Amino acid sequence: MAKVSLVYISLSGNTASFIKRLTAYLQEGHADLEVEQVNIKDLVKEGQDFFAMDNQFVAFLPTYLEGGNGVDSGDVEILTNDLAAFIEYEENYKKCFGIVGSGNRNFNNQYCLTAKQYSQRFGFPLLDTFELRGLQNDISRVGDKIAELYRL
Ligand SMILES: Cc1cc2nc3c(=O)[nH]c(=O)nc-3n(C[C@H](O)[C@H](O)[C@H](O)COP(=O)(O)O)c2cc1C
Repeated sequence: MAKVSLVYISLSGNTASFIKRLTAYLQEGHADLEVEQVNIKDLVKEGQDFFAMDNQFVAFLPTYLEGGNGVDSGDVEILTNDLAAFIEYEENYKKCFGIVGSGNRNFNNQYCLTAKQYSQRFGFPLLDTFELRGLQNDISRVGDKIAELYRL
């Protein structure tokens, strides 16, 4: 049975909502598809150890930056660093197809910046971006890309 793995972090619930709707979208087209969801915030909150992924995965990362303007001044990632730690753990980045960034366009040049930075840092592609909870067309566009990556 095919298995898709989605690794994400969500602080205020927008990314979690996207993952839930994306899972439903993927399973609509593939009834017996297993979708593994790894919620990094829960792992950390529950004091669970990080682990090596045994399946290839797609990562989802909202942007939380403090300071900077995304162009010529510094920017500091806050709150989401545990996702990077999980991606680094046991070289999990080698199993990552790529990252989907999210954010809020009010942040202009910093829109989805951290996902772009992870893509450069870990050497996997930025697969897509969406704003806040994402619209239905974001779900279907990202879902179709994932279906293609896993050859569903
Ligand atoms: C303190 C703070 C800083 C943020 N910084 C950025 C930013 O630099 N760029 C951006 O695109 N979105 C930024 N956002 C917006 C969040 O990325 C956006 O609300 C996202 O949907 C949150 O996802 P979550 O609900 O899954 O945690 C920021 C939000 C907060 C609260």
